Amino acid sequence: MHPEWLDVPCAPLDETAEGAARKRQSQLTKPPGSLGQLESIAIELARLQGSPRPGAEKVHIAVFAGDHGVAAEGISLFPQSVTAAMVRNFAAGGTAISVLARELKASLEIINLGTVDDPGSAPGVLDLQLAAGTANFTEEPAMTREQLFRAMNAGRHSAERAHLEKTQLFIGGEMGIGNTTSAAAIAAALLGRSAADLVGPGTGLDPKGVSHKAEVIERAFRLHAPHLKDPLEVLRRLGGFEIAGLAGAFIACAQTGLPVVVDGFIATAAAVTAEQLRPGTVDWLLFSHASAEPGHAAICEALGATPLLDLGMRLGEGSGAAAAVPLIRLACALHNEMATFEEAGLQ
Ligand SMILES: Cc1cc2ncn([C@H]3O[C@H](COP(=O)(O)O)[C@@H](O)[C@H]3O)c2cc1C
Ligand SMILES: O=C(O)c1cccnc1
Repeated sequence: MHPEWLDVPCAPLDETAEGAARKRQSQLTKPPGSLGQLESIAIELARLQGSPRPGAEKVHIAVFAGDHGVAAEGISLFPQSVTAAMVRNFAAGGTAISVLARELKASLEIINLGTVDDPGSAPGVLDLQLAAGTANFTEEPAMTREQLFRAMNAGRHSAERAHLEKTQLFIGGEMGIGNTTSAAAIAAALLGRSAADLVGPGTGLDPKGVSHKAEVIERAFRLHAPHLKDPLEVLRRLGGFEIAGLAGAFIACAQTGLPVVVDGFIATAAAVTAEQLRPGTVDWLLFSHASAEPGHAAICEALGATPLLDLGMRLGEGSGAAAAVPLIRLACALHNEMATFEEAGLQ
């Protein structure tokens, strides 16, 4: 049994718009290929937006928050109470993603799916509080099926609202102390890797802390082993509410035809989940940056994803994806506004 909306196919890719954009790039007053990836970004967006003149002015950022019961295993440097405190900080406009959203003139929505302290609703915060965080997945499944479906639906609805508002790019961010452990566990289970391959310091664990994190995940794998063939069960047993929200949002973006810029380690783990639940989703995803979290490279490779930037970032919240938006906007401006050889009389 799985939610019926997962069966909706991804929107078609517009190869006519892609062809027209590729042709236009060859006519602009520059040696062919000289703008490198700035050319391919514009062509890719033309294919996704179904327009030979793509744009990235209207950006929506949805940040999903949730706490993790696995934090009880001592896998983060920070206490769980930081998640709710950060939700208040998002609402007050003081987080990194708040600043980036303002700079980009992007809309920012915070969706709190369940934290140990409930910060309640505030302007700009959608308070869904499915539970006071997930259960400790070394002892039991992180979520019930109902919680999983509600978290995924929250993501789906966010993407659908953004689509109706004619958003050109969707960014999904996350906040949840302990979520690099959940993300590494999900990605390892879905990609058939060992926990040790994908774990890293997260907020700043030392090497001993990182080995402990891998042991915690391996212990969870032993408990859940018979159920890890099904991606929905992987997400339910090892996931976080915010990772389920991201996966639901990415799938709905692909289904409605809204391009996504995927952030770092946690968002990329959600992207692997989304792709396994609704194959074809990955065609709708651009990857913003190489996270400093060491396991990110292997997950990107498995998805065939080449991140645009490498700035040593390891924050989350959607911050890396937001940092890539100015570059994407420049790619579109060059594509749309440069003169052709014919227009410039340069035959
Ligand atoms: C103040 C603060 C702000 C953050 N914003 C994002 N994260 C990031 O760090 C957390 C994951 O790391 P770990 O698995 O080690 O707990 C997530 O909340 C992620 O979004 C933050 C972490 C902190 C402490
Ligand atoms: O790349 C990320 O998304 C990330 C890495 C470490 C901690 N939080 C987020």
